[in-house]
Amino acid sequence: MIDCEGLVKIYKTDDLEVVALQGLNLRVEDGEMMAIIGNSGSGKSTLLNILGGLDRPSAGSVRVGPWDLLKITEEQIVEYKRDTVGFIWQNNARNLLPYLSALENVEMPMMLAGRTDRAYAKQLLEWVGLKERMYNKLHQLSGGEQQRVALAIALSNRPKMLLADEPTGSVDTRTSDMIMDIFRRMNRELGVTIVIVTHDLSLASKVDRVVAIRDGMTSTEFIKRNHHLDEEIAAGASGLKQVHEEYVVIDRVGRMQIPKEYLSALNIKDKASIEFDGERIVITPPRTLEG
Ligand SMILES: Nc1ncnc2c1ncn2[C@@H]1O[C@H](COP(=O)(O)OP(=O)(O)OP(=O)(O)O)[C@@H](O)[C@H]1O
Repeated sequence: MIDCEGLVKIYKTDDLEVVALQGLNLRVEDGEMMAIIGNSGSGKSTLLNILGGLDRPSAGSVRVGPWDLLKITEEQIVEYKRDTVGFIWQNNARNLLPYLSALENVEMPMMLAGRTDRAYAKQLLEWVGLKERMYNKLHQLSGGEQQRVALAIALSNRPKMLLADEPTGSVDTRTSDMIMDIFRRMNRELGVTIVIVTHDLSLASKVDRVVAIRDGMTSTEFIKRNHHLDEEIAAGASGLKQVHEEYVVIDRVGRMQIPKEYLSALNIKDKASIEFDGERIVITPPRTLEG
């Protein structure tokens, strides 16, 4: 579904250039549900905005399904945003109209796309647990309920891919669990590919695969060890490393990121010695030439 190769995004402001993504590689399979984690400023939102067609990449390649997002025209972006991608943010006010009912809010994007489907709008609201509240105006709903309306809106045009930027950032644990359950169900039953960006490691540990971004590049990948994850979480193993195996990401030409703490522990700066002993690749502080 998603294939990014050497993706670069540079923001230019006056005389300053910020390299937000510096050669990022990422593949997401059709129908996968995965999470992206990373520190503040690592480039997560930049990546999501590019994937959502809200921002343009500077270089590299980025494909979503049949679309090449580097070459796509402005008219095609409108079509892409309408048909391929659904978006959900932490701050749902961006997606919602307070003076309309929950149902009217879900119907709005359908109407704009010229294919209102009231039965499906109701079905979506039922799926997100708001069957009884669909005729309430938005301002009569709680923050968590509004977030669930936003989720129904994001799915209203039957997108193939759902992008979620901190979707549970401003809701309580119960609503957060409910939103994750809805994601899982949509993923399983509708086959929607779901990419979740989050700071929340307990949320990340609820998906099969987590990709960590560091300094605008994919650095580490965590893959779920077994498929009894939910039981493990219930048993209290909520940390990523308890339920996932951690791998370092190596790109096509053999580059990888070594964690900064490893480098500083050995006082390695811009060079290191590397050896292959038949089984392991060993990186050590640079050997001096003399002696
Ligand atoms: N519109 C912009 N103009 C200039 N610089 C930007 C812009 N948007 C993001 N940046 C910079 O690009 C880098 C990556 O930002 P981004 O928002 O993608 O990070 P993030 O991982 O989503 O962070 P957070 O978790 O805090 O949201 C940061 O250094 C940020 O300051």
